Amino acid sequence: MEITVVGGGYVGLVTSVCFADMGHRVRIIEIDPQKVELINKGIPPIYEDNLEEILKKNIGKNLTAQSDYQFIEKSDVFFICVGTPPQEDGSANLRYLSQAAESIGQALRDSTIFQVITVKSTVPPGTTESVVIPAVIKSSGRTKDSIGFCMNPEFLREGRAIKDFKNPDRIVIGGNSDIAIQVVRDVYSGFSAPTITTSLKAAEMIKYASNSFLAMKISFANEIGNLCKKLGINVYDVMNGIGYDHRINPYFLNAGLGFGGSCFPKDVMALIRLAEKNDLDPLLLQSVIAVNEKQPNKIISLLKERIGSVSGKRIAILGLAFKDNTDDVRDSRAIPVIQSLLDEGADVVAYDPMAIASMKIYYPDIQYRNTAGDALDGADACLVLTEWPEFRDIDTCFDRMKSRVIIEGRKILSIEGVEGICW
Ligand SMILES: NC(=O)C1=CN([C@@H]2O[C@H](COP(=O)(O)OP(=O)(O)OC[C@H]3O[C@@H](n4cnc5c(N)ncnc54)[C@H](O)[C@@H]3O)[C@@H](O)[C@H]2O)C=CC1
Ligand SMILES: O=C(O)[C@H]1O[C@H](OP(=O)(O)OP(=O)(O)OC[C@H]2O[C@@H](n3ccc(=O)[nH]c3=O)[C@H](O)[C@@H]2O)[C@H](O)[C@@H](O)[C@@H]1O
Repeated sequence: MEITVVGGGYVGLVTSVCFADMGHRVRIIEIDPQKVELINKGIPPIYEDNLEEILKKNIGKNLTAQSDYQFIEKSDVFFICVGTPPQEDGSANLRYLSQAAESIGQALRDSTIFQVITVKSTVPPGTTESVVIPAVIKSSGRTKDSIGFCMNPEFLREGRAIKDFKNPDRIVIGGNSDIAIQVVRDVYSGFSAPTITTSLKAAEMIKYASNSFLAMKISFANEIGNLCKKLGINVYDVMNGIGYDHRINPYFLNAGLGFGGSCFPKDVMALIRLAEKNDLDPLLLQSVIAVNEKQPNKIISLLKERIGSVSGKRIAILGLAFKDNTDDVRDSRAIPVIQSLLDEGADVVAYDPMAIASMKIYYPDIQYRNTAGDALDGADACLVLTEWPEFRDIDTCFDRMKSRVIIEGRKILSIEGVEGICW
């Protein structure tokens, strides 16, 4: 099929290369010309396992990128994958979405074929109907029945994006007509995952509810973990014990610094704002955020219990990315931790296998090192903030510290004398 993907970021680029790899002809529209140039050269602007390989294999053949909305009038289906970042009050900013919808509509003014416009961005329930459909209909001048609309949320995780995209647990397609839904189903033919078809609004809500539920599991693990810490119990043993119950399952119960990244914090907040706008008091969702906000303070308190004031002390930070296997630091828990250390006069020396360049944008002036060992050299204490597997193999590097105070915010080390924030 002929597919246009609007937005060439994490979701748009991964969606595009995977669809192209399946044999669809894919055109990416990305307003940032630098990203377009890189993509057309076969260089992914973001890091994801396997992405470069699949991009290189398909670019220039059945995959191309451009920054304008030309040559898309014959596309069968469009996937809008632009960002929906939080506004100051936490609600979703739909500006990029409505701009994309308007631009698609303008480009389709003279098309005569039935086309389906699909929202893949995470958007509050009601958005496709209230923002996307009116923008496309107005700017295209076409009738409502000549264009179909779908909402097809994406559930991939950063760092495992290609694998997740190709092997989803389910495919959710909300649509305003059966024909529109069938077109999107056809795009995914070849996937073995169950397909759930539903209304536009329900598809939008499924995405918010999924992310909020996963975030809730993490805050739950952290709340139990904080109590376990006081009682001298290993919360990982406890979560292992509860995870065997298939009604609970063992996933997303890792206690620690809490959830970061560009999605959980933003999506839970957006759902809270949506509930409030509808005169509800979303107590559970508010608590999910409240627990999460407090976890980074715990590592600072524990550090001070161990070494006293941090002022003038050299603190090694291992891990800056919001999770392993990514260079993304958006809403990384490392940010509040580094900020507290700097506020209290610590000398911060940081290492991350991939995210140093991204963190330099937030903190250009802290010291960065190219290896974990170099960051640990002469340190008064070490804080482990990201669950990078390579940290499992650096046991001897800790011998380079001035004093061996090692505190984990993510459970990854298996050496003697390490203390966890809530285990
Ligand atoms: N990052 C992730 O792991 C996941 C993100 N999502 C959702 O997918 C959406 C996109 O997220 P990301 O890919 O992370 O964002 P991103 O910020 O990496 O990419 C969005 C891209 O859209 C481009 N863009 C903005 N306006 C445009 C326009 N009018 N025309 C063409 N391009 C335009 C931007 O330049 C940017 O490159 C968000 O709603 C997010 O919540 C959903 C699942 C996973
Ligand atoms: O909507 C999105 O953008 C995506 O958000 C998350 O994916 P992602 O943010 O990439 O990463 P996760 O693996 O979910 O981790 C998020 C955060 O939670 C933390 N986490 C995760 C799991 C856990 O048990 N404990 C925990 O603290 C991670 O360290 C990380 O900071 C969801 O897992 C995806 O399904 C969803 O598509």
